[in-house]
Amino acid sequence: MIVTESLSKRFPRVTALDRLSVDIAPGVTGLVGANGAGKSTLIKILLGLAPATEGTARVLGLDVTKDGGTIRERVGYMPEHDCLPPDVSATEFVVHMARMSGLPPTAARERTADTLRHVGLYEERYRPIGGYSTGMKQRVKLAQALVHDPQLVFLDEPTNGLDPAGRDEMLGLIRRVHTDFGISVLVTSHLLGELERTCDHVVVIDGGKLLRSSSTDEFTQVTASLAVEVTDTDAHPDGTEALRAALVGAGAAVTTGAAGGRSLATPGHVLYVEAAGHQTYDLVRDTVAGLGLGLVRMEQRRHQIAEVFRDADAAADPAARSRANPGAIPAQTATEGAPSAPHIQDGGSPDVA
Ligand SMILES: Nc1ncnc2c1ncn2[C@@H]1O[C@H](COP(=O)(O)OP(=O)(O)OP(=O)(O)O)[C@@H](O)[C@H]1O
Repeated sequence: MIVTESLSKRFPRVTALDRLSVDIAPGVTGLVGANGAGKSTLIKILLGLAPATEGTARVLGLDVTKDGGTIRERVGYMPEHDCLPPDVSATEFVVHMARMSGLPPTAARERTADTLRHVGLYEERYRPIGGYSTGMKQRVKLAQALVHDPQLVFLDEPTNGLDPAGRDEMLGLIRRVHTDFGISVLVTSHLLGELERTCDHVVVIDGGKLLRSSSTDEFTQVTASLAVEVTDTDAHPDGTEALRAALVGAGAAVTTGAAGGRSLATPGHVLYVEAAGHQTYDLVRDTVAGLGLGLVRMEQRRHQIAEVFRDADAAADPAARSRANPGAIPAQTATEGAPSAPHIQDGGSPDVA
């Protein structure tokens, strides 16, 4: 869908993109990077709205330098910043955008009604946009990107300014853009956690350079450790600590902590046990039973994308681990080879234990 080769964009004082080569397949792809990483610049080049300094880029097989007009007919674009006219209604605005995209009047009105319904705007679509909440404005921006039934949409920071519930709703809508309509999506964010739950593939850039491009499954692959949660009992008021001590006594490698666990439990109530084959499962089961604790869960845990960078950082600089703020990945300069932590937040994923 999108192929760039050694794409660079240099402004007089800043290199926004630095020899970026990526190949993005159909599906939902997250483009993640901190503020200033070059995400919006890449989108503008891909739409043929800004020239690259060097390198090449093709979108849907079309050359961005020559075929910008055709690309914009086939690709929807939701810009990052507020760009909506306050004095017109969502319906008027989206019909206008549909007409600008070449739809005849009747089709433009029908598509507008369908698209606004899809994004969850109902009676309020007849009110002036100036009175809308941030979430409603983001929905109007999404609707105008979809109204001409594009093959691909570029969504630039669609969850900006939304509260956690609003973010979840927007992410659900984005996922449905692909599953319900077959439209491929390139969505940018500086929040790793939200892309993990929405995207099939994630491209990470920092300082205009590619850090990593992989499927979400590769990022979040199953690790060789078990997450174990137990109940407390009268005999063991801190069941987790009793289990930890017993497992360590039996020779297992055990850590406690929040990183990456998917649980409603508080951080100290999850144990991570290094799995050395099926006997580790038996050891945990027998130890829990021997202590008379209730086993809430025992599962292979998955990495979260943020951990890939946190671990790479810690390997490069052991002090980084202790400096790491659990909510934000530490700042590092990109190095060749191993992925290094961009200045990205993990997004406070609600399912992080
Ligand atoms: N027209 C411009 N003139 C000069 N510098 C620019 C211009 N547009 C972008 N930049 C710079 O290029 C770098 C990348 O900007 P870009 O907007 O692409 O980043 P981004 O990843 O989209 O971040 P954000 O989400 O904050 O917009 C930044 O340092 C920015 O200041």
